[in-house]
Amino acid sequence: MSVVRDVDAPRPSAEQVKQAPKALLHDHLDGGLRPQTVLEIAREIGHGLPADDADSLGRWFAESADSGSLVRYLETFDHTVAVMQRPDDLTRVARECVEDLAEDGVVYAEVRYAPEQHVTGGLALDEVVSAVQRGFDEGMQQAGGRIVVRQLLTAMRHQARSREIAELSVAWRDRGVAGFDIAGAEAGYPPTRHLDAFEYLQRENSHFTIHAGEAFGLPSIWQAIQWCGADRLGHGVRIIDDVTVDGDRVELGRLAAYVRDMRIPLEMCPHSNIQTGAAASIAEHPIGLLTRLRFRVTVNTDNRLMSQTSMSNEMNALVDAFGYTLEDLRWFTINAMKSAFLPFDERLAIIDDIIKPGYAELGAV
Ligand SMILES: O=c1[nH]cnc2c1ncn2[C@H]1C[C@H](O)[C@@H](CO)O1
Ligand SMILES: [Zn+2]
Repeated sequence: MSVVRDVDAPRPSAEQVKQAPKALLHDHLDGGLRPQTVLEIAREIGHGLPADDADSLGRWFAESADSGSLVRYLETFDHTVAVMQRPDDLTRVARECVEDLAEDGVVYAEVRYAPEQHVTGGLALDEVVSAVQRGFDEGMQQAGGRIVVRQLLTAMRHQARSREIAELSVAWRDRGVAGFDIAGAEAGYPPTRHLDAFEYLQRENSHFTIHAGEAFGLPSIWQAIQWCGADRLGHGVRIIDDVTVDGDRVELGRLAAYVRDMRIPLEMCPHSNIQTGAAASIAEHPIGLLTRLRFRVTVNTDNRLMSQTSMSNEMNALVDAFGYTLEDLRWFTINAMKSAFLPFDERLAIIDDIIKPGYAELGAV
C-alpha cells in the first residue's frame, strides 16, 4: 500500500488543535493531578514531598518519570496515590481532572485508576468508585454538557485482586464505569495471570483493555488478544516489531495483520513512551508508520502530570513531527470514539453531533 503523504498540506495551528474536539481513551486519574493539589492535600495529611512549590513539584514528577524505565516511572505514583486516600480528595482530584480535560477541548474521556490502591485510609472499594464518580459528575455538570467522562477500573498486574476489580466494574457498569484494565510493571507479569478476570468479563458481556506491548514485546500483545480477548491495547506500540519495512515495501507478520484486520484499537501515548524508553523520539515513534498503514490508531495522554502533557500537546507534537492535518486529527478522534466503551448510539451521537461539526467549523474538508 502507499505510505506517501502530502507534505504541503496545511498544518493546524496550536489554537485550532486546542479548539478541535478530542476524544481520550487512555488517561490515568492518579497520573493527572495538578501539582498544586498534590501539595495542598499532602500538607493536610502530613505526607512528605520532594518539592514544596507547585512548579518545582511538577518538574520533579516529569524529571523522575523521564528515566527510560517503566518500573522507575511507576515509582512517581507513590506520591499521587498517597494523596488520593480520603473520599473528598478522590472527589476533588476527579472533578479537577474533568475541568482540565474540558478546558483542553476534550469532549469524551475514559479515565482509569486502580481502586485497590486507594484503600489504605480505610475505604471500601465501592466507596472509592463512588467518590470518584461524584467528582466526575460534578465536573461534567460544571462543564454544562461539553464533556462526557467515564471510569475504567484498573487492576494492578503484580497483585492478585483482578477478579474482584472486574466484578466491581460490572457492578458499576450502569453508574459511570465503562470498562476494566490491567496496569503496572509488564515484564514478568503476563496478562494470562489474570485470565480468570478476563473470562469473567467476557461472560458478563463487559469491555476491557490491557496495557500490553509497552515495556514487553509481541508475546504480551499476543496473550492480551488471543488468550485474554482484549477489546483494545493500552499502548500496543511494540506491534511494530511484527512490521518489516524494506524500502517502499511493508510486510505485516500474522499478529500485526490480525490487529489491523480486526481493527483492534491501539491506545498510543507518544510522550509517555519516550519517558519509559518504548520510543526514542516523537519523530521516530511507531505511531507515524502505524498511522500510514491505517491501523486503528488513537492518540492519548497516559499521565498528564508525569509527562507534563495534554491531548492538545500530544497532537501538536504529532503535527510538528509528521505534518498531520486537521483531517488526520479528526481521523484519530473518530477512531477513538469508534473504539470507546460507550453504547453505540452514544458514540455515534458524539461523532455526528460534536466531532464532525467541530472539525468542519475549523475548516477541515
Ligand atoms: O503506562 C503505564 N504502564 C503501566 N502502568 C501504568 C502506566 N501508567 C500508569 N500506570 C500505573 C500506575 C498507576 O498507579 C496505575 C493505575 O492508574 O497504573
Ligand atoms: Zn497507561
